[in-house]
Amino acid sequence: MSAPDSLKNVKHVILILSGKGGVGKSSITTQTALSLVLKGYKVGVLDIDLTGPSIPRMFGLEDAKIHQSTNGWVPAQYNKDLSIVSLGFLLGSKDASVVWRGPKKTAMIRQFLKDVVWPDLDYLLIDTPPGTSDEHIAIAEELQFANPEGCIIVTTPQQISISDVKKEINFCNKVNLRILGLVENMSGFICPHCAECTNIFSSEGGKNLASQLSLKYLGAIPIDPLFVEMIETQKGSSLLDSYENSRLYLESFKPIIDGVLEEVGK
Ligand SMILES: Nc1ncnc2c1ncn2[C@@H]1O[C@H](COP(=O)(O)OP(=O)(O)OP(=O)(O)O)[C@@H](O)[C@H]1O
Ligand code: SF4
Repeated sequence: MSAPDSLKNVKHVILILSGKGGVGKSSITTQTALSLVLKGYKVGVLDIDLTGPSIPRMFGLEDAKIHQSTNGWVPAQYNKDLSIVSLGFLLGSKDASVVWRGPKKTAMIRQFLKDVVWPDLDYLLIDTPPGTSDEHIAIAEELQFANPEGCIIVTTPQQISISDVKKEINFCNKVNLRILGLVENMSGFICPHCAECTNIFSSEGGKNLASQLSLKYLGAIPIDPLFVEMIETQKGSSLLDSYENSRLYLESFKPIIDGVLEEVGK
């Protein structure tokens, strides 16, 4: 089976997965997208977290709409290098939520995969719902046709338990999805007053876990209140400029994106 026509202009597809909700999957998707754009790549983001689509808010695109052309849905543009599709764009209000059963969600995801007219992209990042339900397996099976490059698993120090990450590994094995590596989010806290990073929970947990499970450890991201402020106050090119000069990017995410690109190149 070949990739849907809508993905024929996409070079690499990467999924972002997490065992639980709220661990920062959408933030990591956002930072991956911004970092790849800063490196000169053309990037698309597909938000299939149907129960809580937070990607529009992260990119300041709450009022954006995707529209139907004769060929399919046309993504919203964050800028000329970054195209975005989220169910959030189809919901009437930003507070609206989707309460659908599995088959309807899967049908919607299939439609997203088949009917979006992506421009030429180096990377398509897919922000998935948390967990590893049957619905996930259906999503990943559908994505097999897109020949995904692999996935990034996001966890937090609180969530660092072998069982959670093992569930993700089992899922990836089941659907034959390569794991590019593990990111530990919310690892330590950067004080907004003195910029000192304090490890609230034990440090090196993610690194030890990755080595125990023979996964590549991509790196850790601290809780940085400046990131939340940046997302809330800066849009478009000003967000890219601020992010490029932020400590979060320079010290934490830049090595992570380099690790991801190294894996993709293998
Ligand atoms: N490293 C970080 N520093 C500061 N805030 C963060 C960080 N990571 C995530 N957050 C914040 O935590 C909240 C939850 O993050 P996010 O929406 O990315 O999680 P998620 O795993 O995608 O959640 P969901 O399962 O609901 O989709 C957001 O408000 C986000 O801005
Ligand atoms: S890290 Fe330093 S500036 Fe920040 S709250 Fe603690 S003592 Fe105060």
